[in-house]
Amino acid sequence: MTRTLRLGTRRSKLAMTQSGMVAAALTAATGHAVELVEITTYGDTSQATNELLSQIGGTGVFVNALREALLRGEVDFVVHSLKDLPTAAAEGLSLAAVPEREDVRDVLVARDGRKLADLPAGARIGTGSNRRAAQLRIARPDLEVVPVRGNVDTRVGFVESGKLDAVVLAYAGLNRLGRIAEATDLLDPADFLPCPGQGALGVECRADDAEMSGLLAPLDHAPTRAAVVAERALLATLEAGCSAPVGGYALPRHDDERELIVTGIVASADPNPTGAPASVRGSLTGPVEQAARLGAELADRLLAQGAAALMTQQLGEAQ
Ligand SMILES: NCc1[nH]cc(CCC(=O)O)c1CC(=O)O
Repeated sequence: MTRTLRLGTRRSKLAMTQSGMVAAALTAATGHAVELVEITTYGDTSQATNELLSQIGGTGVFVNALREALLRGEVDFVVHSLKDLPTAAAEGLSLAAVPEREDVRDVLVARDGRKLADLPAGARIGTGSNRRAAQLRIARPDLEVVPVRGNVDTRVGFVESGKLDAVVLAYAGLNRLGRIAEATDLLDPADFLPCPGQGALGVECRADDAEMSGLLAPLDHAPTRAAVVAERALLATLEAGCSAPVGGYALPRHDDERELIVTGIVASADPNPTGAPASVRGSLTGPVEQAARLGAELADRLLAQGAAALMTQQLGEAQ
């Protein structure tokens, strides 16, 4: 008898799609049936759609309800968007698999098929992310960045209704919802750095559930895990949370996959900079098996270039 595995998931369309993808992969790899168990989180039930995510405690709210259900034994495993997962280790839980990553890029969905470079001056561009807002202001200080909140469909809806001229979203989310054809510009990750972990999923189970860890192991994709380990080490060493204006991504060198290239940016989160916000960025290459050290070392370099002062300024602005 093969055991039916219970996968705890948020009810949102994106979470259900991501959970469904992992469930199908797990059934294909192991032959076990997977049952989806819906778990409601405060973030899902909050009616104040214009309340900024940062004001309700960041993305941790989405993660905690899933983790609590897992620790209580109500479900056997959960799937997170890795970029929403705090970098601190979770007591009693294990990141059992990091499946192969989707495209890491951010994309623009704009009226009239516009690209970022050809939006007219003063165009209203929506994002709820400090990282995206800072990089938009660096690329186009003449645009008006408008804070927005809501799921992918809601945010694309602001462009369809004419409320905004454009929004910035993750390629991964838009693609998983079957709407990637609506993207009008794919932002080069070398100029516009994605969020650490963007496009990747993290599959967690209880640390003492050896059977579940073993079943999830074949879903792990080593190059993706190495990249996100580096990106998350960057974030952790900067002591930056999910709402900090920090971008980072790592990828294997295309001519030598034993080497990882890690790139990071830290910007000031001044909500009303005159012109582009101040920022520091850097890049580091090293052996893939030292992913965590590379991310941490890049963070130290950025701190030495003034990242700490930028982030203090950010905290000062947020209080
Ligand atoms: N911020 C919320 C969120 N968390 C994960 C995704 C999409 C999937 C991913 O980036 O891995 C999104 C939507 C977005 O940022 O546009």
